[in-house]
Amino acid sequence: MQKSCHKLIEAMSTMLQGRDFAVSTLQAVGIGLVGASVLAYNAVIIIYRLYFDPLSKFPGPKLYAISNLPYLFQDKILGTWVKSTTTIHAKYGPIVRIAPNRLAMDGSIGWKEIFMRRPNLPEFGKSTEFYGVGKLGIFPVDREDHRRQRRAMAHAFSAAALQDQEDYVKGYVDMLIQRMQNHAAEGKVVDVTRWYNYLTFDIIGELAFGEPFGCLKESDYHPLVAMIFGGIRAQASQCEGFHRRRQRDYRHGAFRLYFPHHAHARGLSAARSRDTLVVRVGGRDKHEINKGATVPACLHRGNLANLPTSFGDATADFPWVRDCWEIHPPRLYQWATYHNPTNFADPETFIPERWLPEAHPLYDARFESDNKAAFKPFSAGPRDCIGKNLAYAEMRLVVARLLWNFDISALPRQDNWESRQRIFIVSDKGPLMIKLAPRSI
Ligand code: HEM
Repeated sequence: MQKSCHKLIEAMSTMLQGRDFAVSTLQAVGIGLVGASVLAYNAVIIIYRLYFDPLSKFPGPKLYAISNLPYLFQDKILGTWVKSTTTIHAKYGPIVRIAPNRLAMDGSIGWKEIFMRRPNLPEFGKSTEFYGVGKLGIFPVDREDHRRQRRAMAHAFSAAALQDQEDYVKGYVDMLIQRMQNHAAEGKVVDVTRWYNYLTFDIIGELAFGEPFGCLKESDYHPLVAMIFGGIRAQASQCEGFHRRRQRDYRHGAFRLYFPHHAHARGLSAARSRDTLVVRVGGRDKHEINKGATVPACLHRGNLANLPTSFGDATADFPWVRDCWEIHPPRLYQWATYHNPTNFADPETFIPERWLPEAHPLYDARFESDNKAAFKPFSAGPRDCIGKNLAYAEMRLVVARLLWNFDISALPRQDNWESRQRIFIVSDKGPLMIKLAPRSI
């Protein structure tokens, strides 16, 4: 009996081992098949992207054509993508395929082709990846909605409105200069990036909410502003100050004189019109470019003959600011356009004189062929920046007042300030340490 039991067990175990073997063989075949299908699928995708996709006729690195990863890695992780576009355009020309479904276009053709009104053709949509889908605010909405919002807001940014806002802006610039004078008197080093942030946020807080963020007063970031710069945008709307300001409904800000009335007339509810502006103010910080613009002007100080003397004429030519923008463009690929030697001679060098008219004594013929029309830091067409005049006015005033009051010098090791910067949704400028001395002449 014991013997037959033993035989039975032996027979069963042999059977089971055989079955295990069969199962693992099946598994191996299954995995092999799945692997082969994945490989085949990817091979088909790669071949399609390289040779049959409608974008395949555009030049660009092969790796970028087959995968989103190189673009995404540089754009979302390293923050170096915007700068890489310069080399990519230099190698592949004005239209380059930078990812399977993406083209980059140089501003020399792109402004007209993408941004301007094109008769009988639909408008190019805003990037949903960047702006989100169905979000509030003027940026992502469709043509009709945009038109209504834009008309409603336009009055708050008119020449008349700008004049009304002048005293507010001057007040905050006065405060900045006062603070700088204190620092200069104490021989303190100043991180000018911070101070420009303080200024622009206080101004926009005042104009939009009737209440500054108090950054200049406290010599520090308001928690909301700090969060924005910390990149915690999702949490910014949870901030107490944000809610309180949002509830104010523009009854207190200088924009109130224009905005709600016209918003109503254009068929936007109070809440909608409020959100339009809140999203703008709390959303992206284009104001940041102010910093980039004025700082190099200070550091590369030369001839002061062209400094503006009044706030008013915001659209007047102002080479200091313009040339800074060549170095610090506000949007993706503007960087490439302004660093492209086929658009601008000696594009890496700060030479504000390039913008001067021929009749000017400092005119330099080297820049005669610069493609000045390609320079559109505020974008172009029906969705260009509505705050452009206000922004220019702020910058003119700040640069003029700083250069008038101080001799400015950078501390050692600040030369790589620009190359240190990373650009994600918001450009991360990092500190720029300068010293101010009361102006000697
Ligand atoms: C130096 C400062 C500024 C720069 C470089 C700048 C740049 C730009 C650019 C490039 C756009 C187009 C965005 C796009 O199409 O995706 C834009 C749109 C806009 N900007 Fe500015 N901006 C600045 C300051 C301001 C200020 C101070 C305000 C308001 C207080 C403002 C309000 C707006 C609004 C509302 C839009 C959307 C316009 C529309 O879609 O019709 N900007 N800006």
